[in-house]
Amino acid sequence: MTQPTRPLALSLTAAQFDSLPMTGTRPIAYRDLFASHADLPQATRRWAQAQGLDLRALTLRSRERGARSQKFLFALREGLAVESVLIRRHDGYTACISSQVGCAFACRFCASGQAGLKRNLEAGEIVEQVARLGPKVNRIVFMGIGEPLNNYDNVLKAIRILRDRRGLNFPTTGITLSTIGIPKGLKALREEHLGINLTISLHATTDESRAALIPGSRKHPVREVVERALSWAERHNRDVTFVYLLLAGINDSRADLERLVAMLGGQRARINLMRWNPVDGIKLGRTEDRTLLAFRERLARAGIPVVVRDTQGRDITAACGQLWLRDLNGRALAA
Ligand SMILES: C[S@@+](CC[C@H](N)C(=O)[O-])C[C@H]1O[C@@H](n2cnc3c(N)ncnc32)[C@H](O)[C@@H]1O
Ligand code: SF4
Repeated sequence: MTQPTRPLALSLTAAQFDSLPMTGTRPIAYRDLFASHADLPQATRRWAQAQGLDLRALTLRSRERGARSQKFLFALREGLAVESVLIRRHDGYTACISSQVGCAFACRFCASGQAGLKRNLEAGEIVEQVARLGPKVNRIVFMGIGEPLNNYDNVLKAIRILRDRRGLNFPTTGITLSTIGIPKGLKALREEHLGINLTISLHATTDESRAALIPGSRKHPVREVVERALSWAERHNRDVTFVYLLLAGINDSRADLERLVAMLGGQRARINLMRWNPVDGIKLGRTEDRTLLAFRERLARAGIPVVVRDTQGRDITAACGQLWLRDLNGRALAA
């Protein structure tokens, strides 16, 4: 699948915007690009036309409303569609956004990687998801479709655009990047001055069980992933969150628990324990409540901050890991 070629206005940094020639069109402000609606004022459209830029890359195909979340299906310019989710909290709204068109990591438990990776999302396509979910969004989580560190440059550019004071002016402390932890990407991220939160999807304590659950990460030893994440935490003086998805009979044994304690005890680490959200066509079992509680109690006793995280959106299959790459009719794509 080929990448659309017409450049996107929302991929421009403020400096790139400033350096465009404005002759012949009415000047517009950088922030004018970030309105939440698809249809922008005529002056902005004329400006984009003169610049040879696309103002919008996403077309809203459907919007499904659940108890506390809404799922948006956005068509891309070349014919596929990605999903984004808006989640209501007591103090605002979280945008759960996609970073790639599909995912190469093929995690056994996740819908988003079932069709493989088609292409990276451009910075502007990432920024547009946030803009289109509306002005009430005050948190962003990279927990939709795709592996953000596998699209490093576009994701980092999008974060810079999102936080630019002259545009959306998004507070970086409200941005969470969730990753399976590609060591090279973590090394680079350590050197960025961004103020974002980092979440590592760990899910296993041995290389064998992690490779079975996350085939795309078999070249990344668990120890290296954890060390790189802790090094990021130390450098940025903040905790890193490790997500552990408990899967019955796969990673929820006493030995797994003790390895987890040994790995993360006494470090700048927190643990979010998660239950599996069912995905069509995938046969896995949710762990029993008493196992989940045993994990929580043991980790807490070891002094590791731990919470059981229950994701929103299961009523409309919009919870973590339930988002599919789709065609324009909304049909889920699988390999
Ligand atoms: C869909 S991923 C996207 C971000 C990134 N690729 C990652 O894996 O962290 C966001 C989170 O959903 C989790 N997840 C994936 N499938 C899930 C499922 N079926 N149930 C619960 N969580 C799931 C992932 O492990 C990860 O923590
Ligand atoms: S959990 Fe993350 S890395 Fe794994 S397939 Fe899903 S989106 Fe990709």
